[in-house]
Amino acid sequence: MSQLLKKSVKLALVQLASTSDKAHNLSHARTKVLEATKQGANIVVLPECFNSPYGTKYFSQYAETLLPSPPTKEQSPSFHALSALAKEAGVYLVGGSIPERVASPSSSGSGKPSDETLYNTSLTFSPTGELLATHRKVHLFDIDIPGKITFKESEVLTPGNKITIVDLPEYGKIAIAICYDIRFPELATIAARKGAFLLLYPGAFNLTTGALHWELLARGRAIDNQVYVGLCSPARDMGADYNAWGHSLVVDPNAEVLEQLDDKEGIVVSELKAGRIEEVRKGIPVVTQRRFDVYPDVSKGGRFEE
Ligand SMILES: NC(=O)CCC(=O)C(=O)O
Repeated sequence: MSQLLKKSVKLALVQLASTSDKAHNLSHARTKVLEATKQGANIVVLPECFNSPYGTKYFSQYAETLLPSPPTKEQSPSFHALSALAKEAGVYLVGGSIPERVASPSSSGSGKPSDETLYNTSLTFSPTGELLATHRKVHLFDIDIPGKITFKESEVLTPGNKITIVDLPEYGKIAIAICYDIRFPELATIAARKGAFLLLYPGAFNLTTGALHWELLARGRAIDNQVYVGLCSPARDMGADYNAWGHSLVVDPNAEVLEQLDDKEGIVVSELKAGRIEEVRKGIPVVTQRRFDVYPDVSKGGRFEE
């Protein structure tokens, strides 16, 4: 059988220090992506909400219109900056996420925020700057841990409704999801069974759940599926409303952490090795030991759009 990862590839996660100034964030992201490229990266990932503060009160203010695609520069400066950057750097660029606005047909110019639908959306570009995929966060981050953290993305955001798999012709397939999506193993399992060699999650965990769950979930999704996993966070800013956990990391198909940052701005570059997935799967062959006569194959049922 052919290898899921056709040839070894360098993955970079850019743990960006973002501010409330979108133009600054975009130009800072450019500097850091070019730095990652100098270190040999072929695939570069930015964090969730990389060019705005993260919080329900900010989504509408920072939202951009992506459809119909391609948007104009006025509709989406981030789309154009990411596309140009992917081309300049000559890399596959997973553009973290940005808040996306879709105006309701009924809004016809009233400009009221209630007339819009907002998504948390990730755009992926090819090394020639072409848009390859759009992922809208499927599972919204709604949690309530008394005395610690209450967050309700669903107050303002609408969830996406598809699993996103992108084919990178030289390397193979990758899956892209966003942050809280990692807590739902079915999504990862379906992507892996559809042939993804790498699960990527731009994310922004918090200081309550980060320490206990961030690395555990990354390693869990890796060992469940025996694939590579990358989680890319913003750098922590204790002056911001939301304090991101940081600790961007790359995990191999045997659940070993290859590299992990601390909470500060930085770049992780890890080599993902062709043949490693098959080596791990040969040693612990759960892929061929599954009992679909006892439980269903989640990748064969339900709705799936590639
Ligand atoms: N931005 C998010 O989805 C945060 C998810 C998170 O912190 C968690 O614990 O889950």
